[in-house]
Amino acid sequence: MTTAPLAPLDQELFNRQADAIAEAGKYVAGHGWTPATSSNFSARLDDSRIAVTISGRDKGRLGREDIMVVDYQGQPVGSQHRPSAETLLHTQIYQRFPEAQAILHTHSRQQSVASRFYAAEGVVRFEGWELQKAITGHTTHESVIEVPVLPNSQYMPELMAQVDAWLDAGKPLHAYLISGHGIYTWGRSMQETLRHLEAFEFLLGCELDLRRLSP
Ligand SMILES: CSCCC(=O)C(=O)COP(=O)(O)O
Ligand SMILES: [Zn+2]
Repeated sequence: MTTAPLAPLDQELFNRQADAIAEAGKYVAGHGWTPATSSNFSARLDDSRIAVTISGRDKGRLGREDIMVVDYQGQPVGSQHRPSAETLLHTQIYQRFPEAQAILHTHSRQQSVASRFYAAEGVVRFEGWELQKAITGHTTHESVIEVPVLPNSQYMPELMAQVDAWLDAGKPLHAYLISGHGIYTWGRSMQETLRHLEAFEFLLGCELDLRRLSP
């Protein structure tokens, strides 16, 4: 079987997306959400490729040279580098959410603690918080936003199967937590993705504080 060659990469588009990834990385690392080279970020390039962070790089000090191109099977395109160990989670999100243009995965302390705390329930349920309106499609604090908590695995297809199961059950999905690990969220632009990430970080803090303060 022969595969059709990919159209030439738009280098200016890559540069723009890589710069947006690097800028977002600096911002989220500045909040302490990417300790010890953790986290990974990506942006859609076209219908056959995405830009994703190279594995193991310091996500707060990214430049264009720390970002590479992969296809939707997670295979490097024009690079000898190793893409993020979690690249397949990114390509899955782009395939399941055609509107998604950028993805941020971070490992804040709060995300990590909340993911363990809610692991048994398998979900964090947000209701009654005004900041829920920062999540696209939510216009009232009265809506309910459910963020699933997936058991961690080093085997990406196992995590992907859990995401597929949630979506195939027809449940809305804006983000998911991986237990003891971190959060994935996405948006129609890097700006929207950052807003979602900040909102979920804030909402997780509120839920944890409520639990701490409740008798
Ligand atoms: C040091 S964190 C462990 C790996 C991880 O969860 C992560 O987010 C970073 O992995 P990458 O391969 O994308 O650098
Ligand atoms: Zn991770």
